[in-house]
Amino acid sequence: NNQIKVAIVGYGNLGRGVELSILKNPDMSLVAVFSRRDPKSVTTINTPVYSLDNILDFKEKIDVLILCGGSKDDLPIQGPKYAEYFNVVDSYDNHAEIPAYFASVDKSCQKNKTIGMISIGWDPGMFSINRIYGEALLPDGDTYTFWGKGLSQGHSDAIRRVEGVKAGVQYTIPSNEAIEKVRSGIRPNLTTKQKHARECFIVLKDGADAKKVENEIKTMPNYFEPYDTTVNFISQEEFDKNHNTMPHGGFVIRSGKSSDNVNQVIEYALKLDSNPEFTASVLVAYARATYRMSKKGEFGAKTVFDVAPILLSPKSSQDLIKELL
Ligand SMILES: NC(=O)C1=CN([C@@H]2O[C@H](COP(=O)(O)OP(=O)(O)OC[C@H]3O[C@@H](n4cnc5c(N)ncnc54)[C@H](OP(=O)(O)O)[C@@H]3O)[C@@H](O)[C@H]2O)C=CC1
Ligand SMILES: N[C@@H](C[C@H]1CC(C(=O)O)=NO1)C(=O)O
Repeated sequence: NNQIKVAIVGYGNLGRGVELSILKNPDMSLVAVFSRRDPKSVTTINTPVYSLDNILDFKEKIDVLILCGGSKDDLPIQGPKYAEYFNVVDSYDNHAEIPAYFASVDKSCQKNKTIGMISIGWDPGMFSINRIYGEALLPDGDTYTFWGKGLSQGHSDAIRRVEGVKAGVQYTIPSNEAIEKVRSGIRPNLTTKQKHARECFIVLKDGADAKKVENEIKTMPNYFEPYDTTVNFISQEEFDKNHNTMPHGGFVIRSGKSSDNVNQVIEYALKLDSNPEFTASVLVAYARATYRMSKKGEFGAKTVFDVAPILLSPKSSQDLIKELL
């Protein structure tokens, strides 16, 4: 059949979300999950699991590889490594390091003319698209991004990598005062700290040093250092009871003037029951675009900015022109 053959690297929240999302996209099939763990210890919904060590045996069976590892420690290695042999799509979100990551993936893509579709999701991803729209449409303006209150997967992954952490989640809390100022149209200058605070809930491994863990989190460059962060240590029971869902959301606002005293405001908003399942839905739509761009002979590292919207849709261009214009 002519379905797009997709595989997943890394089976966590995002990997499971991709498995669910592909069920909603009949033009795609999920052929495999690859994990660094023993495949027998990884329980998927309904997809065979193989050791990541054997992934090159599947080279001819995969059109697009969706990398679902953590941005802090996994993707910096897996992105460049697998982009050499496969078209890859990932959700890399360590914003300050995106230019360096883009360059490292692009270097691999040049070797075998593959596509490395990086930083796909909602931020970076859909919010990035809306920031560029806002700036292009209203050059005389200011752009504001707010997240939450909700669970950041990138920040939660980052705290789980800290030595001594057994389980952890991070909630991002926007300042309502800052949001009100933006919505009023006064275009305020807001520092990072004035827009969001971060709150962590951690279960420590036996014998771990709480003070050391708290300090490593609060001083973590890019992720926590620029923010006011609180760290709460709780029991596994409390963690399992109170921190087992991953809602999130947020919005991008462009507030500007098209001429003197003519104010225009653009807003793009998300309300997510499941951050990973939504992010996975974006990854899967961009896997379709990646496949099509690859078939047209395109290669190299790409971002959401390089993808024409029509490439995301499973519908024919004739249907889209009839329906959407
Ligand atoms: N751009 C965007 O808008 C967004 C980006 N993201 C990114 O997605 C990344 C992944 O998030 P998320 O899926 O929540 O991360 P997880 O912590 O759930 O998974 C990360 C990796 O850890 C391994 N893993 C998962 N579960 C276990 C386990 N029980 N025991 C041991 N290892 C495990 C898996 O690799 P393996 O199977 O090889 O062991 C997995 O790929 C985040 O770091 C973030 O950067 C997330 C949301 C939005
Ligand atoms: N990449 C984020 C997606 C959004 C959420 C976020 C934050 O709460 O800081 N920043 O960007 C995630 O991992 O959830």
